[in-house]
Amino acid sequence: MDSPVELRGITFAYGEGELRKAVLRDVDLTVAPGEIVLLTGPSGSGKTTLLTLIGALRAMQEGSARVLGQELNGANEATRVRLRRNIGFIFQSHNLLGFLTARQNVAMALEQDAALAERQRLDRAAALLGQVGLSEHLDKLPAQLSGGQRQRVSVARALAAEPGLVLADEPTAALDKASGHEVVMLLRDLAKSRGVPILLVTHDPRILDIADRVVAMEDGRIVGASAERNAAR
Ligand SMILES: Nc1ncnc2c1ncn2[C@@H]1O[C@H](COP(=O)(O)OP(=O)(O)OP(=O)(O)O)[C@@H](O)[C@H]1O
Repeated sequence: MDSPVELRGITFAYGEGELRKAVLRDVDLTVAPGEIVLLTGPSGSGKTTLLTLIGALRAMQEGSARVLGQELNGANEATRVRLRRNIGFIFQSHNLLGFLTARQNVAMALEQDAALAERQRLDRAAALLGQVGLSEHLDKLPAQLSGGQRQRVSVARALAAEPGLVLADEPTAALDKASGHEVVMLLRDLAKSRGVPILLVTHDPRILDIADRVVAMEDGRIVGASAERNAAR
């Protein structure tokens, strides 16, 4: 099977002329099917920028990025939008819509599937929320949930549309130790059971144990990465 993520020589800078600031330098990275890779490194080392390039959220500059079989260098916005539909995103701030219930937030991720009626979308959302332990909270608004519960809703939402890849940026940053670990274990179990790879940016040493591989970045480069994935867990 092809690698879901294959990066070669990714170089990226913000700004132009004198303000130009190189942020990524010649980054190579391959993620295997079903693999969970944690990206760590000091603040400003380029982790989020790399994640947004892989997620087709910004245009590439140099190098090659094949994501779910699509080359992103030179890809137009329509191609990037299509690819983004196959990616589940989870962010630190959970990005739930405050005026929708937990169930509606998850159902929204299924709207691209025209074959599903609204009722089916809501039923599927309820089933997914059950899998992350929230069946008692389907009709609550995000403000009525704890931070850990909100993040579990975003895990359910990211996996709802059966993405080929999950990208997570600091998903535990706002959580205490117990709920942070619980959320990533859930994410890991759901992803592993579906064979979905996860690339997760984190500063949080408490969750390193969920990874198949930890990749460290420093100053826009990958340093000290384990080249091979660890034995599958
Ligand atoms: N939109 C932008 N315009 C200009 N510079 C930016 C922009 N986004 C990020 N940067 C700069 O690029 C560098 C890398 O940022 P990035 O967010 O990728 O790092 P990071 O490793 O994810 O950091 P953190 O862990 O603090 O989130 C930083 O110096 C940052 O200030």
